[in-house]
Amino acid sequence: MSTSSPPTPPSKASMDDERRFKTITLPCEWVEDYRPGGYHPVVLGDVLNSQYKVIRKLGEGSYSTVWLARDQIRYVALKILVSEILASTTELRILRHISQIAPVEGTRHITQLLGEFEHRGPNGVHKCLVFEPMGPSVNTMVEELPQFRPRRRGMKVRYPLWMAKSILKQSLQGLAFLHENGIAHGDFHPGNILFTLNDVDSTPEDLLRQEKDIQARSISPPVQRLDGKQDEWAPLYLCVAQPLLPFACSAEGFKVILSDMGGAYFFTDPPKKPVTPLGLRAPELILTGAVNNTLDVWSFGCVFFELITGQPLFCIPYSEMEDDDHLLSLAAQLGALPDELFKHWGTSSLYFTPERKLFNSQLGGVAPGEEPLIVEQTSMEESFDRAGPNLDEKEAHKVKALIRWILQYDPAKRPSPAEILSDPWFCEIDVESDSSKVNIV
Ligand SMILES: Nc1ncnc2c1ncn2[C@@H]1O[C@H](COP(=O)(O)OP(=O)(O)OP(=O)(O)O)[C@@H](O)[C@H]1O
Repeated sequence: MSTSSPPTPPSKASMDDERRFKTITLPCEWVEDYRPGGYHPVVLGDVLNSQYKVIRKLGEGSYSTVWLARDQIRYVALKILVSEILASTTELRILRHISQIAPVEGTRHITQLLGEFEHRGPNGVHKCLVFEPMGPSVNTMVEELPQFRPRRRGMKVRYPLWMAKSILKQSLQGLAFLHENGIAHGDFHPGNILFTLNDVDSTPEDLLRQEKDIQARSISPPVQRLDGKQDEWAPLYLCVAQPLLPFACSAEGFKVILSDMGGAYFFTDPPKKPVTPLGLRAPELILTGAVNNTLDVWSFGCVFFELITGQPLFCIPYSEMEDDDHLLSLAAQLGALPDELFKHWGTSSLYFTPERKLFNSQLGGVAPGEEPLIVEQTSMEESFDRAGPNLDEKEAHKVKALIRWILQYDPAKRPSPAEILSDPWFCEIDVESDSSKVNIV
């Protein structure tokens, strides 16, 4: 091994040809992002703020790693932000604001900040946010439901209707609370809706502690530099996230909360480019970049479809043509775009005649010598029925009408979260946060 100190890595994301480390194939954060400005290198057993002993990795995101930690009294989730993110970040301002307006823990289906501190490490000073520990996300939990184990071929992995409806209502309550207080979530999707836990504070640490077991793939093999030198910025190993699945409650009366305020903003101060996932972007955002407080409502409409059918409404892979792909799909599922929006679609002539008749669905246009591609145009209602969701015709009709009402091209006509909540379909189910009785219709 070379003994001279390695140079400090650049404080920007590494390009492929500037890699420092041997590849790690486990599903973890990108090891190259352990650099000045990036993640803090945590090792299981570390104590942060002289108080929190880290015992398990719960998750990771583009801007943070999230850990289960224990102090003298209870377990907490520590979200350790990359050091590039400053204390003045909007996420923190919004979380502090929410703590002031809704100081009672866990009442509003919104993640609640319990504390915050700074931690200095080799990659800089990291803001650390303290939250109540939660279970898996709505995306993950569905895979773990007992009815899908063992998994048989052809099984439709989706929530039973009563669960989907409850998740939708609770997350809508979260959105309604934010919107009533002038805050947009900005990144509403099933991965940011988390199940709460049954009481974990009485669970012994041994049952929660992550094993350092390379064979069992709970941690990676040692992180190794390509040049053989000792690295000062990365941890000794990466941990695979282990959400607290066995402790999460998915039985009647379960509760979910909206987490990750990393994309949230005050209505009065919208970002230039919100972080909304591709398939959940409203048409005006794609075409004009307009940011308004109904973007969450649009995303909610898409998630509504997805949770009831088990299929995304707009499945848009990342590509150079992703916007065209999305807009073609929008026009097929929800009908022709209004002129006001259509005129902003610079490449529309690759697909539409001057009379706005669709003649080709081949992304990027018809290649020389090729025929245009004509594909069947499936409406949202047809896609819904084809997915065969578990609800009778009358209720299916109601749900499709609700989704139509939400997914309106004109942002001014979209209902607010509170208006959606007052629809009888949502009123007929009781999901009061602290009530143990839940009437599932
Ligand atoms: N309180 C919590 N309890 C348990 N797990 C959590 C908690 N908060 C976050 N997580 C887990 O950590 C992951 C990353 O958290 P989060 O989405 O807040 O981070 P981020 O860096 O802002 O991510 P993104 O890339 O989505 O912007 C989540 O997907 C979730 O699985």
